[in-house]
Amino acid sequence: MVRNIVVLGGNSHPQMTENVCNFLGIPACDRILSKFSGGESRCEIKDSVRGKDVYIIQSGSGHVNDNLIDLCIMISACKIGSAKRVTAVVPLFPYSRQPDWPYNKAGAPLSRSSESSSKKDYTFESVPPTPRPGGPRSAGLSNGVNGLTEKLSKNSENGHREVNGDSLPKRSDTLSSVGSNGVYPDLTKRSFTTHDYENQTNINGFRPKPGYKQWVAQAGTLVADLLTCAGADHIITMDLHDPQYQGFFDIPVDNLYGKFLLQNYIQTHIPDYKEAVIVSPDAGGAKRATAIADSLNMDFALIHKERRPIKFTDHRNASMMLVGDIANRVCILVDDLADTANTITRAAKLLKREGATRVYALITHGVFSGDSIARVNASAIDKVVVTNSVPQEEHRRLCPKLEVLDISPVFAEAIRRVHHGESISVLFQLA
Ligand SMILES: O=P(O)(O)OC[C@H]1O[C@H](OP(=O)(O)OP(=O)(O)O)[C@H](O)[C@@H]1O
Repeated sequence: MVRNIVVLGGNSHPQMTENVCNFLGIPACDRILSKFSGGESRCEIKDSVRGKDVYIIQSGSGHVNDNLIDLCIMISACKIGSAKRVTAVVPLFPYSRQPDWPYNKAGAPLSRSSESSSKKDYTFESVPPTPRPGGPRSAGLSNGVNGLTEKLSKNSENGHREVNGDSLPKRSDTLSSVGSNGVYPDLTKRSFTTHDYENQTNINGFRPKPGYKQWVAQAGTLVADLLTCAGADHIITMDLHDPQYQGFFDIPVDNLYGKFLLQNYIQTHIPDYKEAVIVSPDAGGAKRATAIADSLNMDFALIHKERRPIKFTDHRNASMMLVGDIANRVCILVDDLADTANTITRAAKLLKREGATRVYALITHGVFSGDSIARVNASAIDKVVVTNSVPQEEHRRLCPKLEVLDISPVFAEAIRRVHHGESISVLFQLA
């Protein structure tokens, strides 16, 4: 039994809270975590947390946004209750796929525009124009904001209004500008958002250039700030989609690896695993997959997944290309996340077409949203192995191909070590 430690569970993963408490030999903290009739969260910590080392377990699954707010409120409640230290234990970290620079992946601003400045106009000091009227002016591009406002003014109500950059709506003033008929209202009079560029149909005759980036919220940064502001002193998570996301926090973040559990599964459950090929279903996961291939001295292949979305959320519009020889071999797809399961099911189809005899998919976070379980059931994948970083009971009931690895012991041990001030680097070497 570990003393002076409190484990408080959110509503996202009760089974994980129970397992961790069992490993540590302590009861879960008594609390009320419910909703008022208006939908707001209600949190009361019933046990004393004064001077205690508190670990709050909440995963980024289910009602992700509700669970995130609940986590912030629980952290805050513990701080107000004079907890000595509060650690958020978040097996699947919400919004960790969205820490990017606030543009989408469609190319550099104006980079593919036929009408953009010729290369000779670019200098090292050039600043890309912000894609909105009234925004900061381009320092080095002649066709920046000024060019845009000119176009907008030409297209506004027969040019009746003069466009003055200062009088145009600011981004912060705007919410939505697309009418129900899909036609954009007068940009010089009404609100305007950069999402207007996403639809790219017609803004009063103005058609934004292809490659012109859209403004995407820095949700990952915001979430990191929210947790820190709420009072979190430390974060423990697993397999962040972008490990660099740790740098968004100014508190310690321990990013545990699911790799060792997956590796162990390969060694103990896949016959003649040395003859199999580890496959990364996209370039983004290559480092993760090669780490396993290198550790187990296995061959490696890569699927290059190129997403050329028509819309930002269009996942289906992607082409895939295999690099490596997998004919007549068992293939083991390794990835951090299966959400819609499009990536792994399409990869499995490609692998089978190229001659794979059997396809495993080993995934850390099995989110399986929407109809993804049905997609996996109907796919060429023979077995899917996920951890229980998010609840898997329902998925397992619906998917006979699914096998679940329990990561509660890893988190329990991490909590014990952090509490006692011991190194947790040993957890990065477990096999
Ligand atoms: O089940 P799905 O809905 O297909 O999503 C899963 C994929 O999405 C993530 O990568 P992402 O496409 O964000 O690209 P990246 O690895 O290049 O960041 C993740 O690493 C998976 O490969």
